[in-house]
Amino acid sequence: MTTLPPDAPPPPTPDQILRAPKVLLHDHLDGGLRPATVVELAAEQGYDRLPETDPARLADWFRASADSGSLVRYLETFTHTVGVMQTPEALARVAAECVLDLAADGVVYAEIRYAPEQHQERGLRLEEVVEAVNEGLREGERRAAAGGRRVRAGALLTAMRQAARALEIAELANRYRDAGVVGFDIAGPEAGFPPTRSLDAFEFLKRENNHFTIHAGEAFGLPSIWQALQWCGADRLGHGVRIIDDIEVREDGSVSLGRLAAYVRDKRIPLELCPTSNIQTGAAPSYAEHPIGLLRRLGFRATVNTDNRLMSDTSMSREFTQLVRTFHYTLDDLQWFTVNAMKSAFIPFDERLAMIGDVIKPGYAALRSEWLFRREADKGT
Ligand SMILES: O=c1[nH]cnc2c1ncn2[C@@H]1O[C@H](CO)[C@@H](O)[C@H]1O
Ligand SMILES: [Zn+2]
Repeated sequence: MTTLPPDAPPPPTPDQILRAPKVLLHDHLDGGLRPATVVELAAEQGYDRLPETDPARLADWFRASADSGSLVRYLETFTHTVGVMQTPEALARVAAECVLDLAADGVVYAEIRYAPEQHQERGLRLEEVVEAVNEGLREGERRAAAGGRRVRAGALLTAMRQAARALEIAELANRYRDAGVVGFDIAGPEAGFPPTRSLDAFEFLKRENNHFTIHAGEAFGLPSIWQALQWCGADRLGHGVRIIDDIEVREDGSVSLGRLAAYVRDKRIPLELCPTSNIQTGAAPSYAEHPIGLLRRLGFRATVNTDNRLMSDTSMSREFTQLVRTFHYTLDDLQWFTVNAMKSAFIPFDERLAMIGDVIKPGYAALRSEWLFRREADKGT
C-alpha cells in the first residue's frame, strides 16, 4: 500500500507556528516591553505617571488605549514606555528582554527600532543610548543561545517626524554601522509630516550607501508612499498598507494596478505589514479585510510584523496564527513571508542567503515532514 501525502496540507498547528523560524523587520523597542518590566522600571526610576501599577491591568490598559482607531492616540501610549527607558541600565534590560522574548517565540532574525532622541530626558548622550541598547541586544543573544535558541538582532535608529533631528540621527546610524546598527527609519504621526521633511537625512544615507525604511502609507495614503519611494529613495516601506488604494479589484475578480502599485510590485519593494497594529490604528478594518490577503496573492514582497508587541498584545506567532485562521495559510505561505522578510533585511546578501538556505528552509522542511510521523503515531504502531 502506498500512503500519499494529504491533498491539502493540514493547517499548521499552534505549536508548529511557534517552532517555525520567523523573521521580524518591524518591531519597536519601546513598544515591546514586558508589562512587569514597565512597572519595575517605573518604581526604580521614580516614574509616577503610570496609569496602572499591576502588570496585568497595565497590559490591558496598553491594549485598550491602543485600540483607539487613530494613530495619534495610539502613539500617546508610548509616553509611559519611553518614560521608563531613560537610563543605560533600563535601556539594556529592555533590549535584552526583547531579544529573549523574540527567541522564545521562534524568531531567528530581528531588526529592532527605537528613537535615540527620545531617551535623553535624563541627559544621556545619543551615543550612550545606542551603546546601552546594543549591549542589551548582545546580552539577549547570548542568553537566548545559552538557553538553546539562536537569534540575531540588529538595531534600526528611528528619527521622529515631528522633531527636526533626522540628519543628526542618520549620521548616528552611519557612525554605528557595522557596530550593531543596520539601518535608519522615520516614525511618528504621518499626517502633516511628509517624508520629504527629512530629505537631507535620506540624501546623506544614500551618499553613504546606507539602508533605510520609512513609515509610510499607514495613517496617510498614496502620496506618502510615493514620496517615501520616489523622493526619499526608501529601501522598504514601514506598513505601506495603503498601497491597496492604487489597486482595483473588479466584480469579475480581475485586478489592475495603478502606476505606483505596479512600481512597488515590479521593484520588489518590501512592505513591512503589521496586521494587528493596522486594525488598532484604523489603517485596516479587520483581519479578513486586511490587504495582506490580496497583496500576497498578487505577489507583492509582503512581510509580516508585530510593530508593538505590548500595545497590540501580540507576537510573531500570534500574527501568523491570525493569518492562518483568516486566510487558511499553510506552512508554505508562512515560509514565503519569512523568506521575503529575510531577503529584505539590511544585513549583507551572503548572510541573508545563508539564513534562508541553512536556517529558514530546513526549519520549514522539518515541520512539513511531521505529518509522516503524526500518521504513524495516530495509527498507534
Ligand atoms: O505604527 C507606528 N507608526 C508611526 N510611529 C510609530 C508606530 N509605532 C511606534 N511608533 C513611534 O515610533 C517611536 C520609536 O520607536 C515610538 O516612540 C512611537 O512614537
Ligand atoms: Zn511602526
